[in-house]
Amino acid sequence: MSALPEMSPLLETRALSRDFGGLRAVDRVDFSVDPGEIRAIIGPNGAGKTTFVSLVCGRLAPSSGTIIFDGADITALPAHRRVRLGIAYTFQITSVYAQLSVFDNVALAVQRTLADGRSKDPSRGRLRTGVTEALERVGLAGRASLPAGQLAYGHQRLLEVAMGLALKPRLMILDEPTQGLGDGEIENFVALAREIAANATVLLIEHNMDVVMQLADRITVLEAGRVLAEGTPDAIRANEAVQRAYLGGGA
Ligand SMILES: Nc1ncnc2c1ncn2[C@@H]1O[C@H](COP(=O)(O)OP(=O)(O)OP(=O)(O)O)[C@@H](O)[C@H]1O
Repeated sequence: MSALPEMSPLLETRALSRDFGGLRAVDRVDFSVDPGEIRAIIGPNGAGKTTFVSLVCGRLAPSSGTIIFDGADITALPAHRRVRLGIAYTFQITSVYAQLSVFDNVALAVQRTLADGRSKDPSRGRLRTGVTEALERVGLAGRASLPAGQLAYGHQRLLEVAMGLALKPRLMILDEPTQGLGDGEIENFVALAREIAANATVLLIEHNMDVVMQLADRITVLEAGRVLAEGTPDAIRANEAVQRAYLGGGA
């Protein structure tokens, strides 16, 4: 009898926890994402979403538990080593250099891939192409020469997405990417996220439920640091505990 090989998860966490003083922000979370999936992480304010993805990308160290990426234990790896393994993240504007141009911000990210040996051709042309490609994908190519600090808030979020894309990640973590975007821009973002998912696995923290329901293959609901529920958008919509805790019963 021949069995299909089981897909191994790209990312797994086991009993992952993080305390801030007496507060347990992430509480023994077991989590698993398959390659190519778009996984949304939702939950009320303070549920631990940002803390959880910060543990995954290495911005924060866990208090206990394990993080496995592509079969390897990365729990003790510093963030820059995780970037090299293909984990990219965008966080609420923290990584944008306001004085540098939009182009140069993305160039810094592209240079990281050129410098770490993942590219065999670290030429200027290659740099320019990488930057332009990433900016075109997020719709900011026309603003390449502006200082990043002059971009509207929502566009700075898209710039962060471009910086993440320039790293050619295997796992792209997007933390509230649509915050500050107008309706048309949100539509563009949904298309962009699908495009990103063609080559990468996506972890999406998002408060806009329309965006979540449109994009997510599966949804993980966090509440008070714990996984309250997990499932397809339809299953999550129908889940009573989720409705009580988060969707206000009316979704
Ligand atoms: N650096 C920190 N020091 C102390 N407490 C923190 C820190 N970061 C987060 N917390 C606390 O941990 C809990 C989880 O916060 P977190 O930001 O992860 O939630 P979240 O689900 O991302 O919320 P939001 O939707 O509002 O962004 C909150 O109670 C928060 O106040």
